[in-house]
Amino acid sequence: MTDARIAKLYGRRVWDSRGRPTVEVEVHLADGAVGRAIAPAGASTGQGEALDLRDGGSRFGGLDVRRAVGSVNEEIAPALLGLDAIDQESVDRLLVNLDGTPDRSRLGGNAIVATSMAVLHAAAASAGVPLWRHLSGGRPVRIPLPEIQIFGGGAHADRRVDVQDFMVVCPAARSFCEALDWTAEIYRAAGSLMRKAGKAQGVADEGGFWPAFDSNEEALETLTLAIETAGFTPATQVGISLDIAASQFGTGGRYTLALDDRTLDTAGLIDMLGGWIEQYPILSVEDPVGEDDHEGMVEFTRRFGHRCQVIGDDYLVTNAKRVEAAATNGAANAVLVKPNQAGTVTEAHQALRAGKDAGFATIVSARSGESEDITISHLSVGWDAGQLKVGSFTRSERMAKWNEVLRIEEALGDSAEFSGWSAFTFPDSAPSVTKP
Ligand SMILES: C=C(OP(=O)(O)O)C(=O)O
Ligand SMILES: [Mg+2]
Repeated sequence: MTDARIAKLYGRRVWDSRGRPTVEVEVHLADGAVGRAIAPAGASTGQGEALDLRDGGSRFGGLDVRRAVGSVNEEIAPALLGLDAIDQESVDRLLVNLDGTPDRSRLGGNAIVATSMAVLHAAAASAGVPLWRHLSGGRPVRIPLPEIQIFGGGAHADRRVDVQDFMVVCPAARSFCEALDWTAEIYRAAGSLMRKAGKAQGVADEGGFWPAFDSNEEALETLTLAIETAGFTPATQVGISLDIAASQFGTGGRYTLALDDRTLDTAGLIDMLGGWIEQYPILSVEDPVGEDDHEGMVEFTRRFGHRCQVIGDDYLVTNAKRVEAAATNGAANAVLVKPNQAGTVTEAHQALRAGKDAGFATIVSARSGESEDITISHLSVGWDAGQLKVGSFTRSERMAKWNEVLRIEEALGDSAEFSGWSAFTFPDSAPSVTKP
């Protein structure tokens, strides 16, 4: 007999992949099932995100989380005892009401999201099924298309290049396993091209190479060459996905690309990105303009949304209402879904559902500060997101998530359907147009 009432819940302080303390929550149910989850942390955060509670002061740059762990043990645990873990919506509603602030700053977004995800894990354990299956509720799912970083920049690499993520996607691969194989070859090719040119300087926060390029465009040239050197056909087999993260280098419609020594207005930035889309095999662009630049998002989507995925991350902050507004205004055609940006599992799911209802593509995403936590691998499959963005190879907090998807694909066996081209919703991504 399962009894999924919460019997014990507590927080502990653990460490993330940037050497910063973070919050882990462990939930024990009456039937003995256990769930555990760790809060991630962003560096290029959007303005409307749930806020982490950090201690301030001099210890670890003010980033310690003893107060957030205290929130879990002193306020959240007593409030949640006895609740049914299967009823995720009620648990999350209680967490939101208990906090009482719009940005989760009282108890801490880190305390709340770790609790919400730990309860989810406990519910799946109680049901005796893998988390992705618990989430899917028997509905058909696809294995996501991975977006994998090859070069890191922006806030993840001391602004060595202005653009934050240079990633590859392999929509023509036949399986997730094959997509990882292809990307590994491209990663290796990029590394050897960079070493030969004296341009590799280690790895950035998400495991992509920390580049010593002389311009942002040199990254695009090198990445395209790496795709070809690894033996793949750009655009029809393998595409480039960019996270411009433009809020990091501009607000109010003025953007300064420090590496290129250029300052552009919104129209200039859109023209420059349009030039890149013409010249390189770019299939996806995230946050092309600043999060405050609504007209810029609308204009970029109007000009390129038929041939390119346009993702709102900082712009949409995993918020269902913002997704609905963006759909009405034509201000994106895809939404990035980060559970800690929304605050709880339920709110993240609502944003993803809003995206699907609007015909947007949906991408579950990690943060730049991560851990061995693999919750998002399961969310991406169980919610049938179509895409998963996690960073790169070479860092185990990323590989933990990619490897978990490999296990899920293996468990599904012959019934595993890889999303491939179906991950995209922009009109020109129809396989007849883009496949060889
Ligand atoms: C993952 C990202 O970075 P961060 O976690 O730093 O917001 C992103 O911007 O998509
Ligand atoms: Mg982003």
